[in-house]
Amino acid sequence: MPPYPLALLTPEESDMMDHAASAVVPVAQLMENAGWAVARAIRKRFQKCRVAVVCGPGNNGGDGYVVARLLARWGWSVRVVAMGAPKEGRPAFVAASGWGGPVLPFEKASLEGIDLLVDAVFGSGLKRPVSDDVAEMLAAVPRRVAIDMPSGVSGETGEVLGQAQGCALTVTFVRPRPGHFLEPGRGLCGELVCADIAMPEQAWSGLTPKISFNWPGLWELPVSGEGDYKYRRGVVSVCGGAVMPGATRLAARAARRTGAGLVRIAARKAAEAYRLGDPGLIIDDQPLGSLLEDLRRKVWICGPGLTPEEVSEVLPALLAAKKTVLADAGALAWGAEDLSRLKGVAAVTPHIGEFKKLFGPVTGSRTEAALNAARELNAVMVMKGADTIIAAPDGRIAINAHATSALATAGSGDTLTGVIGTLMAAGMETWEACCAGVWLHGEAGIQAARDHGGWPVAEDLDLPLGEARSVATELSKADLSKNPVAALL
Ligand SMILES: NC(=O)C1=CN([C@@H]2O[C@H](COP(=O)(O)OP(=O)(O)OC[C@H]3O[C@@H](n4cnc5c(N)ncnc54)[C@H](O)[C@@H]3O)[C@@H](O)[C@H]2O)[C@H](O)CC1
Ligand SMILES: [K+]
Repeated sequence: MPPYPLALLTPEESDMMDHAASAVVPVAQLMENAGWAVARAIRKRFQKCRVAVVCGPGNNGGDGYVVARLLARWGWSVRVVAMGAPKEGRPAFVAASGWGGPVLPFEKASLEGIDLLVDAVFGSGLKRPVSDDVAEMLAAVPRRVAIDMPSGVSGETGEVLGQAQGCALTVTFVRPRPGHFLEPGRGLCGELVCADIAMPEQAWSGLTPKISFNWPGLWELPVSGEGDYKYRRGVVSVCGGAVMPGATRLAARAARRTGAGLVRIAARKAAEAYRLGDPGLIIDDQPLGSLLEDLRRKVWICGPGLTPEEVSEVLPALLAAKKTVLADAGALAWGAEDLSRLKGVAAVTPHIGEFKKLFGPVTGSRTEAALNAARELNAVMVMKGADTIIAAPDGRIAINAHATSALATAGSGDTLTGVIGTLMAAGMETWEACCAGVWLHGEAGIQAARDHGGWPVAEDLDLPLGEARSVATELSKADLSKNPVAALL
């Protein structure tokens, strides 16, 4: 079984692996394997054409020399454009020595007549912003393939350091990097391939990858059995307000479609606004205090459809009663005035705007910002976006790429809270419930987009949730040893 099939390796972790591997296999051999994988990926996708492999000074450049040698062997017209010669004694020196073809100086004239540029300038060793001359060189040929990372994209954060040019294809090795899935990096990679380079098993020892790819198998959904009854499936309570009942109802509908045994809206004085809604929903009009006594009502969603003032009337009571609270929307707005108001919630689901209001500006790594915030609040952080990050105070981080831009519609977040709340009520551990909820929401969005010409509205998103759940259950049965993240791309 390859270890950590769903790991995303930071450049630092990847370097540690190479270092550990070098006790068993020379890095030059791994480089040879990496070059083979890239050359094969190119041969599979592009017609034979004139190729320039632009090689940097480090191992990324070393991979490039191997690619040049192989493509030339297969009859392609290839030249290397070198940013500097690899130092003697380094693995890249070995690779460069194997290249007997033309090496042209690092200037734009060297790229004349080129159809395809292989970007082997910087990979995981990128340390500082890419200078203008490098960026201009890479931009000179519109069709590009990146080795490991498009030069300029941080493998750790997906940020652009200085400048970066988007590629049609990026071939990485062993496991992808977080930067392959975090924007803007994700958008710059084009098609992503993760190749097996026969990394020896020993290279994994002493390594505990920090970040995972969010996919079934990272978590498992509770299975429903014959002995199921509604209280075992779980009760989800949603706080309802008078101003925006639609958002509350969307959360409640999503909870029911995800498989909650029972969904109740604690509407207090606003009960009339909900009574004509879905008949399967139970509307409570009693004061909150009496509802909190029911021990079966453990999980509460607080925020969708509530004004900060309405939140202030209910959240302190939920926390005082030690309920498991998922806080979103209005609850985050109320918490932004004083973060301590949210202390005691189990999970929060801010988009980046709400996140900044709660925790201040985000500079640098968003995974780190999410983790620090999770620790500060002692709650699971779901930092929502095209690339949602889920961080737990104990250090677990997942990045979700299973989503669609069709989810960028009002009410989509309310649906997400209903999904997550249901999985929490079914007994899943909080971080796993959040990861699974984000994935199911993404899958439902993909299905809803398919069913509605690419433009679903929030009311369409809950419909495919049951099917999404079945898809996740099926996928989690896959043998990940044969199907690590590399094979999922
Ligand atoms: N296990 C694997 O995945 C393997 C990957 N391989 C390839 O090795 C590179 C990483 O190689 P490394 O030498 O560590 O780093 P780079 O080649 O990316 O660059 C280092 C080099 O560049 C200098 N530098 C960094 N940033 C800048 C900058 N902005 N401007 C100028 N110079 C810069 C830095 O000082 C170094 O001199 C990985 O990406 C894979 O492609 C292995 O081949 C096999 C195992
Ligand atoms: K590169």
